[in-house]
Amino acid sequence: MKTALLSVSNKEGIVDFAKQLSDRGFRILSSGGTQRELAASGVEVLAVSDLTGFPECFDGRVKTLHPAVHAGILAKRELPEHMKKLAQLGIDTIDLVAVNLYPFKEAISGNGATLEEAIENIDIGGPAMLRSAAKNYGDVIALVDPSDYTGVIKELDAGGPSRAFRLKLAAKVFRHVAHYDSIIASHLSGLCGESLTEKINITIEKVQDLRYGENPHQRAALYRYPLSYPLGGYVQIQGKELSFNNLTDAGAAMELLREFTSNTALITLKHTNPCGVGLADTTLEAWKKAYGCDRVSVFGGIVATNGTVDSELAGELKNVFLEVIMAPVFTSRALEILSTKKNIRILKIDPVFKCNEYDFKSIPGGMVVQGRDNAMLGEGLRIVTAKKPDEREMEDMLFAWKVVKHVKSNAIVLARQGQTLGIGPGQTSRIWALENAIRQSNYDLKGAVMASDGFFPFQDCVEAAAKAGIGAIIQPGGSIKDEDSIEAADRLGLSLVFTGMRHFKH
Ligand SMILES: NC(=O)c1ncn([C@@H]2O[C@H](COP(=O)(O)O)[C@@H](O)[C@H]2O)c1NC=O
Repeated sequence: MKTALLSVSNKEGIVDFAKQLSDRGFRILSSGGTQRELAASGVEVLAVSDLTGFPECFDGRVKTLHPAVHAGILAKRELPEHMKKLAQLGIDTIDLVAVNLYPFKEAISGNGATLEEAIENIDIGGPAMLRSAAKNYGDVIALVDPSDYTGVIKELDAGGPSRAFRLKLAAKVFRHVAHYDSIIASHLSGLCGESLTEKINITIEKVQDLRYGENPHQRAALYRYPLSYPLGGYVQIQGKELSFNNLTDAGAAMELLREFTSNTALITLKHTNPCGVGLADTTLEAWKKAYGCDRVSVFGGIVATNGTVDSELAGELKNVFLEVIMAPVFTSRALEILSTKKNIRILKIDPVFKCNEYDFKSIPGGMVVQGRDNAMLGEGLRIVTAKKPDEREMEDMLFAWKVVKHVKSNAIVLARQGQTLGIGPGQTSRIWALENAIRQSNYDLKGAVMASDGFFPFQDCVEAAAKAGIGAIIQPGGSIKDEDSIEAADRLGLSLVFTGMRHFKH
């Protein structure tokens, strides 16, 4: 007679599964709570403690951790010496193991759990049984996911499960146990305040498959960290399924939006670079500012705001070809207007979301890992020219500085009165970034300010800025040629502010 060992925290579907196994000639063996549940539902079931003659103890810390259990699972059926030993020990084989684990992730979600509670939710016996069964997948069916019960019954009825099927179940078990342990490792490391440890266990859960990746020939899927939601959690109200590129752009938009906590901000964005940013009293005015900065690149791009998309704004947005519109609030009239553009993806977002602690970048054969660039300007601001910026220029520079942080390097942002006037993203030379920003601008730049994500090694950027009419520049400083830039700014009557902090984004 075959034996199935069932030991589950999530008891969903277990009674039915046990009955189906019984009907197919399995003897059912279970740990305390599962045994009681099955017995109460009329399933003939033997308690593990009766099999082992060892009581469950230490508040369930020891239930199934017994050689009689693990020998029954791990003995290789095709090896006569294993089977002989098993018989000598008076132990029966265990041929199916269905286990799901203590809900550790649920216990720590919401930051409610004490360390003690978290620790008691670390399952020991369950992973041990699963690992034993999955290691001996040739002889034992290892099941960790209740959604696989039906498939296994079907396979049994068809004379299986085949070796290939068992191997798949075994691989799933090891993925699950590794994921489970990774969550524990991250949680405990976090409690110890440890970061950039000798090993980092990144574990992610699939949210959905994506149609394709950056290009149609690349397979792709969306994943999430165990206690997070992509984009901080969003609700898609309308439109086609989000693509890989939509998601990366939306992520970039969310990160930039996070900079503006005390203003109504609207961002247009494409290929992870902002095309325009506007701050204003209303989202409509903010849109006019952002769109005014660049009416070309936004084609097929994203609009994101931390304010309300109302009917007036929706009326403007519907005339532009956009892929995604993101906002925390859409009025019902705005949604009605936008519903005429069926393909636009509309996302309700929470602009005050918590960002992941680390920034991971894939390189061939590894990753570079860094803390997020969460730094804001502090005490480090230094005015280094004879001419001091006035209050308005200072405010504009701080705005431009927030934006330039989110533009790919080399990055230049020109701005005035809560509006970007020109953005030069992703150039291999800083002067080209500036020239692009000036050339692309739709405005007279007289009195505008400029932000640069890195310092100036030459005088050329200061000279080009002065020629365009720019009055004040904010940049990190720190070049061995800083004196040259200061000299040029003094000579040309500009004010220059050093932040002492750079914001490369590659
Ligand atoms: N300690 C043990 O020997 C042990 N054996 C199985 N478990 C877990 O106990 C749970 C089932 O317990 P019960 O059948 O008592 O409701 C399962 O999540 C299973 O993974 C154990 N619990 C924790 O490690």
